[in-house]
Amino acid sequence: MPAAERTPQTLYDKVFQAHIVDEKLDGTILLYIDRHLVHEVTSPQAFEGLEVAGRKVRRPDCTLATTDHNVPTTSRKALKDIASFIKEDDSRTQCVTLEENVKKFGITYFGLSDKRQGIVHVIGPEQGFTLPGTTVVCGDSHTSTHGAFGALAFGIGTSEVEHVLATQCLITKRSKNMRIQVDGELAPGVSSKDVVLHAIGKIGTAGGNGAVIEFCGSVIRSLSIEARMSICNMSIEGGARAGMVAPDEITFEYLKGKPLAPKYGSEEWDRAVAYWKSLRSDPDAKYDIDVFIDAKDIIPTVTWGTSPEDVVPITGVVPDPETFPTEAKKAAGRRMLEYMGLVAGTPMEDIVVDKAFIGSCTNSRIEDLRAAAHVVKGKKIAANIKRALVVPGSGLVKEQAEQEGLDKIFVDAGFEWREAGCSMCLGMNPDILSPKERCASTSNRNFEGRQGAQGRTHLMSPVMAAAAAIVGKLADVRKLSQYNGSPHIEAAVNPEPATTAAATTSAAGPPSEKAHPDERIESDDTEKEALADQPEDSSPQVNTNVTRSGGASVASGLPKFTELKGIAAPMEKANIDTDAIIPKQFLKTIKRTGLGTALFYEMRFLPSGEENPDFVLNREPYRRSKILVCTGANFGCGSSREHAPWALNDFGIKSVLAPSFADIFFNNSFKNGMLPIAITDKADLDRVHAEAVAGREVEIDLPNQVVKDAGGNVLCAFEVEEFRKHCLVNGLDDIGLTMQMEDKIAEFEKNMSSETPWLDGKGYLKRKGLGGKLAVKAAPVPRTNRGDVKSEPLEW
Ligand SMILES: CC(C)[C@H](C(=O)O)[C@@H](O)C(=O)O
Ligand code: SF4
Repeated sequence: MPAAERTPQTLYDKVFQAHIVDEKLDGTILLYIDRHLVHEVTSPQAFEGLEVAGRKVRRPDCTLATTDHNVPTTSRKALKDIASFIKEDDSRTQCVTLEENVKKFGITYFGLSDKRQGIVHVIGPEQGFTLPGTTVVCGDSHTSTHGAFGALAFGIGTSEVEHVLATQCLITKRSKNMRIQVDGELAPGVSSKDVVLHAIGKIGTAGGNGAVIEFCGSVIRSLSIEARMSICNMSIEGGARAGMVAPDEITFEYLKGKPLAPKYGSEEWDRAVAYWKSLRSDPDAKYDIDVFIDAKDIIPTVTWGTSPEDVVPITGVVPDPETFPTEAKKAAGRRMLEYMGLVAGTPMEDIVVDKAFIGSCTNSRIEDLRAAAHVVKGKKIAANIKRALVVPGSGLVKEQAEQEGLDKIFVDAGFEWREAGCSMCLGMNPDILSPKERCASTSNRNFEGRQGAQGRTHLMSPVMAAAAAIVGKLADVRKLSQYNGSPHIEAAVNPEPATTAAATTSAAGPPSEKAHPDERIESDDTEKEALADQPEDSSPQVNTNVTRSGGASVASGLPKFTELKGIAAPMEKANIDTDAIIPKQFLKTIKRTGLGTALFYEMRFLPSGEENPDFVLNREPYRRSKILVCTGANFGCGSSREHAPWALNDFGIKSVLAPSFADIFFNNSFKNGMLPIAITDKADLDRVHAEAVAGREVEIDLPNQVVKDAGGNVLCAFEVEEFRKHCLVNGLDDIGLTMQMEDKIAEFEKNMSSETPWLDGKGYLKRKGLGGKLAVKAAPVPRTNRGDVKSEPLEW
């Protein structure tokens, strides 16, 4: 088609289009996935599913695993192996299970003994695994982080993890295009975290539902890649599936010398950059939603409530719920103030904090630590601060920070300097808040109980968390004496400019070890030697015929869903997040079953462990509910944990009706043979809600797409996508369906290898053809890759 006739495309359209393996008439798309990150929490059930079905991992060379959520962040000096290092039983089981799975399935893995270990969303970019124009997925909602490179990166549930492991594809639909343009110049003390908190405050936590957000404008262009990652990271808190920034010179500069990026200076690098440069929205591309933000309106921002949209400038006061527009919002606001232990009208700067946490996939990269250290330097944390933690995002970030002396600055000020992991962001490891403790946190979620049961979280930027630790209260970093930094600008607080290059190349060891970044990529021989002690074919002991022959797989497996009749439980809350549906302590299971007792745990049970008699599911007849009718929007927001639908299902609830759903929860439900129904018409939903309140049965008739009352009268009709309905009604397992598309997938891969050869695994992920069969020689654990780097191998 001549260029003039081509429909203008957005960045998202371009990346999405380039990955379509197959498209059905109803718009259902089989999308190819270039990069799959795996961690211990959302993968055990996926690997189990593969094993049971006799399937193997299609592209181990495009899959990278690490352990991050459960790991202790205490010193690893005495580490022998993960099994003896992790004291908590369930956490240990989950981590050990991942280690067994990576061995069984031949996946490259950065374990605790490897300094490349860290939070998935830190290590992917750091290794050059994340590249512009790629599709990146992980069983984790903050996969959106990787969109900072111009990748289409989004979180998926465990069933989808299994789908990608088996087929390297996902079944999906096109998202809406949303643009957030931030123009102007950020004032000193204002960072990328403030930009994204401000944006979420403006659009709300459901503002991006069904959309992919492109962040653009002069502010975004001026930001470093790390700052862009912080912004894309929190797209999910704005309800979007993904956030993206068009790749530019800043992106290419960051990628130079990264172990898994095309080799800088090579023909492949030039080819890749030429392609990456085409990844920008056409000037006349159309967006479904457009948002403009003027940088001068952004000042250091903090949250006051229990949803990331509850933001105020640090100069503001705790809002008064009585001024909120609707009764539901007023009620939610009152509950939040009570939970947070706050009084309306209190100046934010008067709020005393107990703990400070600098870490998480939002803000644990080297620039974050540099910016926070700049604030802390030469000062001491306030006497009322019980603990202040700095948790680097990866072993390499930690190493880099230590080379720059940042650890000493923090420790001298009274901070704890920890090992890499998710840590107090969600407290699946021992780093948690005690009940009612208040934390200044650089993480991304302030949900009830997020950092510990009854803990109180205020989200903010690294410099603001550092300032809070020093002052002992929420504080305006701009008021601290000596503070003159502009932490959002990459090198501004960097003690010596040359360390930017060191940071870029730190994946291979300390600066003294590497003369030129490119040298490290010529590591094939060393790597071969390092791999020599690995078995020739580390693929799992499964019946490979099932997966490779195409069509041999079984496309059925879920219980069929046609009609569902039963008690419907009423709920009236908006933004019910998956942390509330099932808190983190129950994510440590390696099974899909038995989670019903944990459903809505914090609401259902009192701190004493007794049932809360006021909670709907503890009352008759709702103990027997099969349906949930929620009048508040954005049900299932937040984390991608498929444990949320598993818990509902196990309790007996097979269908949730709400005005709208968060995308990942919506998908996850279908994958478990459940039916989430979005009812946008208020009067329709109110009719169903009234039946629920009356304790009468409701019937969902999927074939006819209607909801009826107990007498068979139609209460409302509903929409459901054709393909999803087909799968539910027939109980189809979509992995089996996708495997029947083997020829198309293989054809797509052939083209990909010739058009974008840099996407085939390289370095320690290298893909090798052995007798026409895929075999990846990847060394799982445990090879000590820490400590004395001179005598120990840096690459497998
Ligand atoms: C454990 C994982 C499913 C979860 C997520 O998807 O976000 C976690 O990373 C979180 O931040 O809550
Ligand atoms: S949000 Fe927190 S728990 Fe989730 S991946 Fe990021 S650091 Fe880990």
